[in-house]
Amino acid sequence: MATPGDFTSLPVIDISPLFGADTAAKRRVVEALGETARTIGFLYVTGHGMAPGLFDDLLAAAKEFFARPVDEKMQVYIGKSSNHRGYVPVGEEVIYGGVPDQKEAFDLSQDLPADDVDYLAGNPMLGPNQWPSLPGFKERVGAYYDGVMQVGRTLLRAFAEALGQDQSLFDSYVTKPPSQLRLVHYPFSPNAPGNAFGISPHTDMECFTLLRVTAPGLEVMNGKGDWIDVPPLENAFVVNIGDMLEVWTNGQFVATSHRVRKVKEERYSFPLFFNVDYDTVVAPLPCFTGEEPSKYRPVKAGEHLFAVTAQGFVYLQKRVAAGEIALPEGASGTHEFGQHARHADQARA
Ligand SMILES: O=C(O)CCC(=O)C(=O)O
Ligand SMILES: [Fe+2]
Repeated sequence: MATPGDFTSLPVIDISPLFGADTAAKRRVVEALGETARTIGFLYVTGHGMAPGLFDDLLAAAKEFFARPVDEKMQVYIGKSSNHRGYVPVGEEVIYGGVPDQKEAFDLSQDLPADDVDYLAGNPMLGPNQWPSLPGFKERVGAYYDGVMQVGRTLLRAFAEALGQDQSLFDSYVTKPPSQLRLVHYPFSPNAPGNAFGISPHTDMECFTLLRVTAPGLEVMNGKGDWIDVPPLENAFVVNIGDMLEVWTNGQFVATSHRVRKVKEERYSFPLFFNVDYDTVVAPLPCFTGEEPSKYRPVKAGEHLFAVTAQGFVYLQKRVAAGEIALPEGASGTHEFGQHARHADQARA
């Protein structure tokens, strides 16, 4: 398991040179990305080229949706879907220690057609989205999804280069990835138990995450076990390394633990979890192990996502208990990654 250093704030990296012709400037960005991915695993990204209107529209759509009555939102309840899409009510997610997270969400991913072969074959993460019947919702959320995935592809290539490899190293694994976008609403709930989290300590399960938020609340654990505040920065993404890039790089890049405590004001957040194709077997690549032994066992990217998800969502726990679905063989536990597992006391402090 990789460990980050003792950072106390996150660097801000302007990635605009990645889209230009100045190779020296591009090289500097790539090196800064690599250095940060190795020592912190978290950073702010500016200069990403995404029009601000896409985020404004996403936020407006999310506010409109979450303001609807619960029974209307439950018409697209995630438990009605076979591929993990739709509305996640407060209390549905229990990641850590049994106290439900204080948040509601709307989960979507690449919107595949209903005749997609993997969907028809029962893949638990691939297929069509469940859209609410709010006018303009699908269009606004879909436009943001497409935009943020573009930025993600650019970052994937930059990370490959930062690892000293050809920028196309990971490209062939990204054809139909279960890259989820979550619209998350943390209501202001002063009466929730003091030890309730907005989101419990965890690492993200994919390659990396591109996050936009509307208010402070996110905290990231450094190498000493201290929680560092990550407030929002105007028009910037918070980007963090996930489990798959940690495994592929044999721990060179670090999937860093983070959490959101009980919020002090109403808050919205929008993580896009950039993933690789469901069946991609992710194991330390020979170019990163060298003489060293491999520190991680191979995992399938989609199975890792599904296994951890199935252990954290009540509707999936019930399906597993009823024998309707099974966890993948040798399924990952919920806390194999992240230094919070080794700092369990601080994790709940
Ligand atoms: O809301 C946030 O700031 C972070 C959310 C998060 O870590 C997640 O959804 O994985
Ligand atoms: Fe996260």
